[in-house]
Amino acid sequence: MTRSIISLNSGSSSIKFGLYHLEEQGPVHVAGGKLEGIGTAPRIRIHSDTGEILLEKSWGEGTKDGGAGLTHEPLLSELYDWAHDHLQDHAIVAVGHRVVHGGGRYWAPRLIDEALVAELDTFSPLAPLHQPHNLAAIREIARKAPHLVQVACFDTGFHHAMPGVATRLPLPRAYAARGMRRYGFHGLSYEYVSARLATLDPALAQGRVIVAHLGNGASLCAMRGGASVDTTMGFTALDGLIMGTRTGMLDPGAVIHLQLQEGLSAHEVESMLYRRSGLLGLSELSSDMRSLHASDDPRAAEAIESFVWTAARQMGALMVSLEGLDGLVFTAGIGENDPVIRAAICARLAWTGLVLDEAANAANAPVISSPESRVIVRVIPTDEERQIALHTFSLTQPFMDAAKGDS
Ligand SMILES: Nc1ncnc2c1ncn2[C@@H]1O[C@H](COP(=O)(O)OP(=O)(O)O)[C@@H](O)[C@H]1O
Ligand SMILES: CC(=O)OP(=O)(O)O
Ligand SMILES: [Mg+2]
Repeated sequence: MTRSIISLNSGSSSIKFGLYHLEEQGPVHVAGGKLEGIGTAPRIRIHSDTGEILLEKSWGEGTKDGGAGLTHEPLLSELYDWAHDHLQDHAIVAVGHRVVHGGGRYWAPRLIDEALVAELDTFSPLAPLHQPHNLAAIREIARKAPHLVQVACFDTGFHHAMPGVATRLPLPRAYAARGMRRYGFHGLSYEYVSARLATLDPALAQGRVIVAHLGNGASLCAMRGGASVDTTMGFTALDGLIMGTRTGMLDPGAVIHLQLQEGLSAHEVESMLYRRSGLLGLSELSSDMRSLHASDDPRAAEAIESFVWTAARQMGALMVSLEGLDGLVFTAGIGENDPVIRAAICARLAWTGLVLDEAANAANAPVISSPESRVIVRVIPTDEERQIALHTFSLTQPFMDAAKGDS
């Protein structure tokens, strides 16, 4: 019997997932998809490795709330049941999870037990859009299938070895001992892209590279020799670039002003900075880049202008951390699919000698810089689910070998 694992990447309103068979050489992708619209109008789409649609379903049609009342747990439960039925004689042996915050203690992937979940829950205030949902998924799988091995893969892990200077927050020193430092996120995505770059262009991977993960959440990672030396997210995933609903870097004086002068409570400020700012706050229309492109409202244009300006400006900062730039890699929803945003960012970097190949950019080609460009620009689709599967595979392999010996 072939063994299988599930990778889960749970976000605030979506769960991305992958199903893998475990072969001798590692995990082989067999199906994947996305459960979206949790809290509004949930829908799921699962496709096989060959692109065949295996399941397409939406919930709540004909109900009063249109499925808005369905939380992560019942939806995940249905997803698990579907995977269980679909795999038939392929036993699910493990579930790997993206856990956004590992705090100061956890960076390497780890087997999950109740004590770990309880400890990881203490980091929930540091990642309110993600951590509670990551842990809810772990608890739901433990409830449904207590025999399964579960593995936590930390989004902070890839940045663990950043130089000390990139981790310090200029607060009174005592707070560092209480865990207040820069951690960085999107680590599973960066780890995957770093490995892909090493395969696609080993010489460039050895050099000074900025990877731009531009999705709903967005950040940059400065890599030297494939390792993270600086990143734009910090103590929380609120820092850095302008995002779908998050501010990114913000004058801390604005936070104080909102509380002391505007009379907002700390919780109201938290909710505003995480959920009602960024592209959504600036445009007052949408957090989704595709919708902003489709709009002729000047506020949409301004939100896009700010997104581009902020991203290019922070690339400038990471070039200082890298002492130059050999390559720029775009990834995630916007990075992989949006030639307009890539071109606008690259135009602001023309002074570096970066020259874009317009046709290659328009086609989302793997290399989008011209041959004469001093900076090589690439598009590399990320795959956080696969990175989770790889970690889950290596952590659970010893159990499976032992089980094989028993049978
Ligand atoms: N084909 C596309 N063209 C332009 N933008 C896109 C495209 N596909 C996705 N996006 C944008 O990518 C963002 C979502 O990115 P994604 O990486 O899926 O986010 P997350 O994983 O954080 O939910 C949205 O702003 C969306 O508009
Ligand atoms: C850490 C983070 O911001 O993740 P996402 O892009 O999935 O929201
Ligand atoms: Mg994401």
